[in-house]
Amino acid sequence: MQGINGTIFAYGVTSSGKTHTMHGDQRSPGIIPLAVKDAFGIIQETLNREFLLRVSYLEIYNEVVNDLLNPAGKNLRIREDLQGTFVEGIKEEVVLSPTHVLSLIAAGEDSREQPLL
Ligand SMILES: Nc1ncnc2c1ncn2[C@@H]1O[C@H](COP(=O)(O)OP(=O)(O)OP(=O)(O)O)[C@@H](O)[C@H]1O
Repeated sequence: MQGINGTIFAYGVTSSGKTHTMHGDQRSPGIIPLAVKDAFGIIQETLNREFLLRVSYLEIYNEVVNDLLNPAGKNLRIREDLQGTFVEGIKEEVVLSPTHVLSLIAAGEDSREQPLL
């Protein structure tokens, strides 16, 4: 089985528009819904292969890596092996539909650190 890792990073100071860019609004979708739609669209058009999709969702806040899909996943370590770079112990949820991905991400949003303004 071949694996492909796709990672989207949003980087910037507080209120610079990371969340807006990733999620979009009523008028225009952001990077996450567009990427999810594309990925499932390609899968549907590819009849001769099977796909397994897993989603992780994390934040790096004040240099600390937190798993947004698992409240117990705090201060995780970034490591490297022959396959590449990975976050040790991060939850990877198998997803079956675009709605499934977007509901996971929405739940993860609620776990984010709230910046002190
Ligand atoms: N391109 C844009 N068009 C319209 N409104 C925007 C745009 N980018 C950001 N905003 C608005 O600016 C505010 C701050 O943006 P956002 O919450 O995306 O920042 P952030 O970088 O995620 O902040 P934080 O680091 O605090 O989470 C929000 O009210 C958002 O709706």
